[in-house]
Amino acid sequence: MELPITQPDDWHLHLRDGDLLKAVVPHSASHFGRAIVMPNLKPPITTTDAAVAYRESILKALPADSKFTPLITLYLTDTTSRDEIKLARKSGVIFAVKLYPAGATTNSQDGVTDLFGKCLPVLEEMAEQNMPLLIASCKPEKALHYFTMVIHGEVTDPNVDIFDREKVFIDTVLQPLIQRLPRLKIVMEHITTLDAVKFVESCKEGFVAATVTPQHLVLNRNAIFQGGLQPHNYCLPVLKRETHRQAIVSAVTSGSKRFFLGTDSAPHERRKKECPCGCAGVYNAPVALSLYAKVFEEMGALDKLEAFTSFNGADFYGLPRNTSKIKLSKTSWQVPEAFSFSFGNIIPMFAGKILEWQPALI
Ligand SMILES: NC(=O)N[C@@H](CC(=O)O)C(=O)O
Ligand SMILES: [Zn+2]
Ligand SMILES: [Zn+2]
Repeated sequence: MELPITQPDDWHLHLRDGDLLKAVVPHSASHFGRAIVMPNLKPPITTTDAAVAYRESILKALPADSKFTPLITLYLTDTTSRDEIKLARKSGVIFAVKLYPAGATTNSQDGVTDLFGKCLPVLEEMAEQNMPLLIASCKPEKALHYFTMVIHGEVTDPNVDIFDREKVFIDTVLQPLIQRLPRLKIVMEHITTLDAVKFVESCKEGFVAATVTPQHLVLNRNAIFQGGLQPHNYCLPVLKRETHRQAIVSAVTSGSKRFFLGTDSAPHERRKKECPCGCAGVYNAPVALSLYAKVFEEMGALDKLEAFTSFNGADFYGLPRNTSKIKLSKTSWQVPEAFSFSFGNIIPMFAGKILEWQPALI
């Protein structure tokens, strides 16, 4: 069986920098047209100048004939200024601002400590940037791309149970935020719970949406402990219980436009995953499309796959849909046990396992 689909985009991706960037970018570029690239580098991408330079280094690291387009994001801090947001918008290469609550995940230590106390003027600036009226030279329906706030939605209070951090974030940060700034376009990244599904569905369509990763669709929290500790299944937000997995599967296969593909592919060297204090992040770029196809097939919803992988995200961000196509063939293939590079190994999600769907460019 072969399923041709419009070329997908990855609306949440970690490409890192240096040798790691060169190692992983071909895996995403081989199937995806564009990707929203996360700014949680060391140091993080907090200025427009750094973002422009980062985009250049991604373009340099691409395979020679690649048409892959990185869409860069700016890392929000307590001290990001309104002027920086204006500069970012003007640059034409920055598509979103990323909120990491300080301490929530990998390289988030420079993130926001007090969103309402420290960042409101900047958020207001972003909401204003999305008003078609401000873009005087073009008609509202032709407004430039929207400026979106993309959010790692977990509270960091150590007293909140790690499995409840997403829900508490929705109640204490997101709900008040959308009440205060209803025009701000928000993507709740890598959602993991029924609570997040309900929240996104309750918001005004076109203003709040969510990305969903392959691991949160195919694994529940048992996968972290099955037969011993499984560091390659550890990511943040942490995998949740089965009922939550089922809720996000239903959401993405329902045909709703509010949910779209964001792999959160997050490579870490093997030695940083298999050690006494391992990093959070699943390297899923090589298997993501196979796994999304599996989920939609199992739900009898292959007819809705293309909107999830290739339409909903572009529509939400106000970008044109891709015109090129790829095909997904139902052919078994084995995921490599590891990818080896001069600096070390990266272990992909489902290493060594047999998968059913294989993507290829047409
Ligand atoms: N998802 C993860 O577990 N890790 C991501 C950060 C993130 O997206 O939260 C990373 O950068 O490694
Ligand atoms: Zn995150
Ligand atoms: Zn991420």
